[in-house]
Amino acid sequence: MPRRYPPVSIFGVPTDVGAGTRGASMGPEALRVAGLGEALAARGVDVVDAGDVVGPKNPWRGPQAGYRHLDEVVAWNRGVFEASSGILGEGRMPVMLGGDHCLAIGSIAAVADHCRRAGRALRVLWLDAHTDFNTSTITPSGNVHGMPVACLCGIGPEALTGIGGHVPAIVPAQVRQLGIRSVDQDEKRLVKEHRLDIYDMRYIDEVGMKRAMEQALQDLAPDTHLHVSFDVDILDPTIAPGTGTPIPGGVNYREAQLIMEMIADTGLLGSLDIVEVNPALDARNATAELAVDLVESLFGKSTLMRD
Ligand SMILES: NC(=[NH2+])NCCC[C@H](N)C(=O)O
Ligand SMILES: [Mn+2]
Ligand SMILES: [Mn+2]
Repeated sequence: MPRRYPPVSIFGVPTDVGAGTRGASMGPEALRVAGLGEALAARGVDVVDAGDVVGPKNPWRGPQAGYRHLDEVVAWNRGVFEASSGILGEGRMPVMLGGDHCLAIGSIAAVADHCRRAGRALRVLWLDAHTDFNTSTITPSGNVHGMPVACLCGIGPEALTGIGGHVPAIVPAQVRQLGIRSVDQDEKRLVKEHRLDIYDMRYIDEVGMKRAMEQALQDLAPDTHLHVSFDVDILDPTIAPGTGTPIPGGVNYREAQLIMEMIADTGLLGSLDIVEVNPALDARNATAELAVDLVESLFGKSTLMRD
């Protein structure tokens, strides 16, 4: 049976202040041009485009005290928190079009706040080549898009860890990370120390995507809110070249479809980030188009005869 989805509000966050390469600021428009809204509507989803969050321009400075553009990152995340909270308050599903991955601090803080008030469990599925668990003292780059998971878990500057009012916004036990293949030296130590549940590419190679996903989706309650944070650099760069920190050896097309199909099967998708699409590096919008294709599967489009 085709599944009914809650109404969706997509919103854009056109900035790259958290990244070390310019261009993710054009991601929202690329995803719109690739037909994200139309694709969801065609699946029978009630979808509106809430427009873009507004924030400061990218000053394009080097890192200061371990962070690049911290003030701007905070300003954009406040806007994201407000936008996501507003959409959740209307009973709709926020779908954030990034922008770089630092913006997941605001979106996930909003979802965590919403779940706390509603007394609902939250599970965060972090689809990424990177663990994004750096801090100002261990970061090799100062780029805040390498730090959002740590910030959400209460490790980071107060202006970011406190964005949703509750510190920490989430705990590592609520997070599952999938597709990981690039973790910085000191970051490895930190993710181990905090016991992050990581399904890296080696594990996926060994046990297969089906088993890895079954484990990542284990122990969901019937009313768990599932947040998917989809960094397109989880995908292999040969199929998704339009991203600022590409890492070889990513998930292939069918594995990516299976991830989305298995999430769809849970019926628990509650919110979504689509981040790190960089049109300046893309090949005729192929990465945005692939992201739209995958989001269709996330909303129940099946390549098999299962409808
Ligand atoms: N969301 C991302 N693409 N993150 C990339 C982070 C890369 C690297 N670990 C850093 O901290 O600079
Ligand atoms: Mn990321
Ligand atoms: Mn990444």
